[in-house]
Amino acid sequence: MRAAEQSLIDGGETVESLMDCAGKGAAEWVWRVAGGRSVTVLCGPGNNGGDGYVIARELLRRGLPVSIVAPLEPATDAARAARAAYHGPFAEMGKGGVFVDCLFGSGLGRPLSDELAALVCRLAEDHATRVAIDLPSGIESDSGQPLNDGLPDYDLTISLGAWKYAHWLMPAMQAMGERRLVDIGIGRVADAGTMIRRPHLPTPARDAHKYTRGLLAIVGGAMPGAAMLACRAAAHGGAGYIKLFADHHPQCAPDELVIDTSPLEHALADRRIAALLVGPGLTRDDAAQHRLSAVLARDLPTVLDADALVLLRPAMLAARTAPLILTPHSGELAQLFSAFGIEGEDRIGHLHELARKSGAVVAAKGPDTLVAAPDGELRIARPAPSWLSTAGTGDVLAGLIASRLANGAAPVDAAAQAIWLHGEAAHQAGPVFTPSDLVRSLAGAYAACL
Ligand SMILES: NC(=O)C1=CN([C@@H]2O[C@H](COP(=O)(O)OP(=O)(O)OC[C@H]3O[C@@H](n4cnc5c(N)ncnc54)[C@H](OP(=O)(O)O)[C@@H]3O)[C@@H](O)[C@H]2O)[C@@H](O)CC1
Ligand SMILES: Nc1ncnc2c1ncn2[C@@H]1O[C@H](COP(=O)(O)OP(=O)(O)O)[C@@H](O)[C@H]1O
Repeated sequence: MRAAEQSLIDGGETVESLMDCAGKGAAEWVWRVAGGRSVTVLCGPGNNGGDGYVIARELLRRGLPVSIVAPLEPATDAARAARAAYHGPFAEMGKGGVFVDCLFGSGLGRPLSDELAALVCRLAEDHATRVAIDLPSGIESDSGQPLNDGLPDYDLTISLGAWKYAHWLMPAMQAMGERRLVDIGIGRVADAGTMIRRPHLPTPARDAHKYTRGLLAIVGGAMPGAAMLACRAAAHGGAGYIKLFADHHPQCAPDELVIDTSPLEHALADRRIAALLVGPGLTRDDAAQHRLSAVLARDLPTVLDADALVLLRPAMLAARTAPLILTPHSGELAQLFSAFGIEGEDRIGHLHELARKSGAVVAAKGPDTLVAAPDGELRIARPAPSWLSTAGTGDVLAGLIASRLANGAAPVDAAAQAIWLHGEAAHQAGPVFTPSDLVRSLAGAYAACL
């Protein structure tokens, strides 16, 4: 972000002109939210505070009742200039319509003092609507961790120039309310993550047949229901042919599902298999370990989910060359970090390390889903409905990712496309859905991508 701002500055922009642009863009949002009510702007010492002076000046110009609370003097040239250009009222405290928090943004370096934290809380309490500029004060920009306890929630957070990781990471994002981005001319920031957007998915070619669209083999285990969910989801993910490799014919299997109960090594020898999925319903006994090893030895594009992630050890990947995707939830991710000798608190850094050490794309699931690739690429999902927090929805996602992989998508794209479809299906399913309802919504989600 700093580098991107610097390249604009090198290209003739000044910090002041960027601040002016950012502040005016943010003021437009505050103006809409205020709807004529009074606004109190809390300004800190850095450029986040500078944005606050620009916002206050712009709102004053538009005729809103505005006052500024400034517990600290401006400490940057741009913030000093912005303050000098503001000719409105200051106050010790404020009460009323909208609280605009410009105390600290991305430059926050340590926890707020007790006095500053109390001031932010008091102002938040005494206003009907709370808006954070760039980041709520007290939130660490890269990790999304609050540096103080008890900080307020906001109705709206206006990011300036580019999204910061904190805007899409828990726990920060749940305190931000709606999030909006103000463009100040910063293009793509090198080495930063990209947001997962609605993908454009292919319609089968005129001369397509089931094998050209990809044969996906899903290797089941002792608990057939989970693999069955993955199979049903995969059938809506683009692959042309879904087969279940199981020890016996499960009673709950749909008519259209082809089930191969021959010995696993024999079933896996089929040269037409485009991708494999193992994990849902695998369990963790010796038979499960054997099935996982057999799948990995086949060295085909593979998705590992659920118990396969718990059983995975680095040595099992030594001879592999084919693409691999791991889909851990937070508990499985912790086990993978431990198995791959990765320690500490830096979630994004550790995801990158896991992707590099395993050579796999890692789709780390949860309320803030991230996809890390071995080459350092990072994709960030927009929050999906929290109704997904129900047993079995991960099996649906695993089936979808494997289906996209079998259909020919690159591993990182397969994960991102499936995550988008999964979230969209959850939106379309409405509240209180079961994993089966989610599967039924997948056709509608896919249709939105054609
Ligand atoms: N760069 C650009 O071109 C543009 C940037 N923009 C805006 O700038 C923001 C980043 O600005 P920034 O780097 O000045 O950081 P900011 O968040 O205002 O705070 C830093 C100041 O606070 C201080 N400080 C830190 N923690 C503290 C604490 N706990 N308690 C007390 N003090 C503390 C720290 O002092 P120090 O740590 O040196 O003591 C320093 O004085 C960004 O979020 C966006 O809003 C936009 O205008 C677009 C153009
Ligand atoms: N609070 C939440 N908000 C949004 N999505 C969630 C939330 N909790 C879980 N999910 C999603 O639901 C799925 C759950 O997967 P997982 O934990 O593996 O479930 P299971 O193993 O029971 O199928 C993941 O795709 C995850 O991203």
